[in-house]
Amino acid sequence: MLKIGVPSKGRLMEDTFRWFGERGVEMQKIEDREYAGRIDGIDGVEMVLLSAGEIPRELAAGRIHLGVTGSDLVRENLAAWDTRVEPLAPMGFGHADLVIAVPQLWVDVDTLDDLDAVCAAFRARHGHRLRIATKYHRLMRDYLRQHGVADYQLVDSQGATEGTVRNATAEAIADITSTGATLRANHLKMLSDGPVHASQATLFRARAAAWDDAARATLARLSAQLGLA
Ligand SMILES: Nc1ncnc2c1ncn2[C@@H]1O[C@H](COP(=O)(O)OP(=O)(O)OP(=O)(O)O)[C@@H](O)[C@H]1O
Ligand SMILES: O=P(O)(O)OC[C@H]1O[C@H](OP(=O)(O)OP(=O)(O)O)[C@H](O)[C@@H]1O
Repeated sequence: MLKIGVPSKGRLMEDTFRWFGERGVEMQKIEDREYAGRIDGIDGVEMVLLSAGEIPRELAAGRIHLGVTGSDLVRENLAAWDTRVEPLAPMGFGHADLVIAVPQLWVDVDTLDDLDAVCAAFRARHGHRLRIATKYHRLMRDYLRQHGVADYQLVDSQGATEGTVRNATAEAIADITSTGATLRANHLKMLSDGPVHASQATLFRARAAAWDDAARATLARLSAQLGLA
């Protein structure tokens, strides 16, 4: 059996079911068993319902052959992600941008270069590094290193990240935004350089899964049915 991991709840699950359904593969949750699902329209494929956040790890371990999750979650959770999984198809939903945001009151800060300058001045004045609250540690460290920003510290925030500035536990934040409403409500503005990562739901293939002849043949049939290149 070829195992495919799909998000177990919410919009991501519904949009995943719709995406496959439009391509002749019907997915549904089995009502009385919370995390079991059934899949019709293709033989040899078994569906596993998982938290979107766990799917990258399951792919990397090869416990599922395919998985649907946000491209941000794969990059954040897997070191050298592209050696562990192969993106097969961007799915056109679950769009969200990982952005860096600062207080709207910082009128002189518009770009990452401006933030870099503030970081240096902040350290000189306060004796500690400017704090950026986020749950996206790997993505932020890589991005800031690539752009030559070093005088900062990440503080962990697993939720309500935009509130950390108001609560004075961070000076800036890095989080997912879609409408921008949460940033505005917390008097924050994103940097104008563009997102750290533009995320969307993506179908991934696990490089480490058991790709025996049967699994490869099933993937070929599924790819043809889904219209993948
Ligand atoms: N407005 C949004 N807020 C949060 N995540 C969003 C948003 N829009 C799209 N996403 C994407 O949804 C995915 C996260 O989904 P979800 O929160 O269901 O995952 P999860 O971590 O498994 O959830 P939970 O921890 O609550 O079980 C990420 O890839 C994220 O980029
Ligand atoms: O740009 P917007 O449309 O306002 O959306 C962005 C917000 O949505 C997400 O939070 P969510 O409610 O999913 O909770 P979480 O932070 O606990 O993941 C995200 O972390 C932002 O806070």
